[in-house]
Amino acid sequence: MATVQQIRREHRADGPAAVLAIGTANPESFKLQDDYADYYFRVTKSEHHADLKDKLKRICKKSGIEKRYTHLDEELLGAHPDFIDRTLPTLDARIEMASAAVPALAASAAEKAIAEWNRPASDITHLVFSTYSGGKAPSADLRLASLLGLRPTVSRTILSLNGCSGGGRALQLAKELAENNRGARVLVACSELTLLAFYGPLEGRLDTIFGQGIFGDGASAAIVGADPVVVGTIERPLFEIAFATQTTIPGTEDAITMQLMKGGLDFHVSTRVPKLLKNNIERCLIDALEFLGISATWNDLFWAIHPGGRAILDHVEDLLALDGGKLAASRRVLSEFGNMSGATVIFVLDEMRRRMARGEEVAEWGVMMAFGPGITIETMVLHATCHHEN
Ligand SMILES: CCCCCCCCCCCCCCCCCC(=O)SCCNC(=O)CCNC(=O)[C@H](O)C(C)(C)COP(=O)(O)OP(=O)(O)OC[C@H]1O[C@@H](n2cnc3c(N)ncnc32)[C@H](O)[C@@H]1OP(=O)(O)O
Repeated sequence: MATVQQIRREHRADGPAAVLAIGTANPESFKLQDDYADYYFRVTKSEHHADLKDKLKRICKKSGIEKRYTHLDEELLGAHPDFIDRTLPTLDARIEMASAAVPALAASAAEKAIAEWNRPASDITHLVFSTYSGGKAPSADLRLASLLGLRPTVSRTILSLNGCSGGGRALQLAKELAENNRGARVLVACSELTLLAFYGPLEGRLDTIFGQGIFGDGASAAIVGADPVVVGTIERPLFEIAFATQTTIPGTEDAITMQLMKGGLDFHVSTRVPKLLKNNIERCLIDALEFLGISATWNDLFWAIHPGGRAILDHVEDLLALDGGKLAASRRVLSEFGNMSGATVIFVLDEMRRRMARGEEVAEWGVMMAFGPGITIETMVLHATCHHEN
């Protein structure tokens, strides 16, 4: 009879988890950043707040963003005029809207990932879903499983209100699941819609103006698994996940907060966030590379940093003395989509693999980082499989 140790070894994967496919999706409606302040103050009937409009214009100008997508377009907003007033009890209606739209957008992203993966959706064994745009059970993960036709035994986990670190956390969980369950194929899905937190401006609530300047809607999906099926090149790994860790910066619980209120999602992002990250990420990076025994300068690596805001990317670039262009994938995603919270970092991986395919980025090893409430820093060391010896 086999021992418990033998059974355990038998049921664990041999190799490291890898990202096997990626898909992304956005709502149809988008707004150009140059026009956004005019749009926002018009649809929220707030033109009288001229000072706040000027502030939003300043933020938009400095955001590094050109375009953002939104599910809550003018037509939908016209059908829900009460959303504009954050003091009204609109949470029920927002959650109702999100409970359909969040999994639907996730499904669009996941379908693309599954098509690229080359295997049927029914081969997915686990689902990790991250969103801040929910408030219902059964939640968006179950709806997504049903939209995709996943098997009834698929093992689901939902991560809520992880904010911008949600994508990093979901990928890290996927790595653990894939490496500890031989043959597991984990679908990671992140779907974030700002409709929960869209309301008109209020004097003294500058978070709202800031949020209106940088956040946008999007969904991303990745399939993660170990020991890829290479016969007939069915599965083509993109990035092996060599190391993953989470760090919380002590004493920063109040720096990024989110809370469901009767009028929607209330949030706060301190102006100190870029500086706090700058002061704390290098330790995470050194620890990660030391653990793997990789000796490299920061410029020897490729970088997939969550573009939480232009200032965050500037601070990281400055701290690590990165060559211009090292954060190009993050800057492009920020420019094209804005900060889509937890979904963003998989968009950056998607952009990075495209750059690699075009020969624009040649580093073998790289780092993915995402930041969220806590303040939480998710760090992953990735190995680009285009550098495999065979
Ligand atoms: C298309 C549809 C879109 C719909 C949108 C709907 C919105 C809904 C929002 C959804 C909420 C989702 C919640 C998710 C929360 C979790 C987020 C995270 O986890 S982690 C998120 C991590 N992301 C970050 O931490 C963002 C990092 N920050 C940045 O990237 C930059 O600071 C910047 C781009 C915002 C401004 O560029 P920079 O070079 O700094 O330029 P300056 O120094 O000249 O400042 C210009 C003005 O901006 C002001 N201001 C600045 N910050 C804040 C703030 N936090 N707070 C308030 N105000 C702020 C500053 O005071 C100044 O005002 P003024 O003196 O002109 O009057």
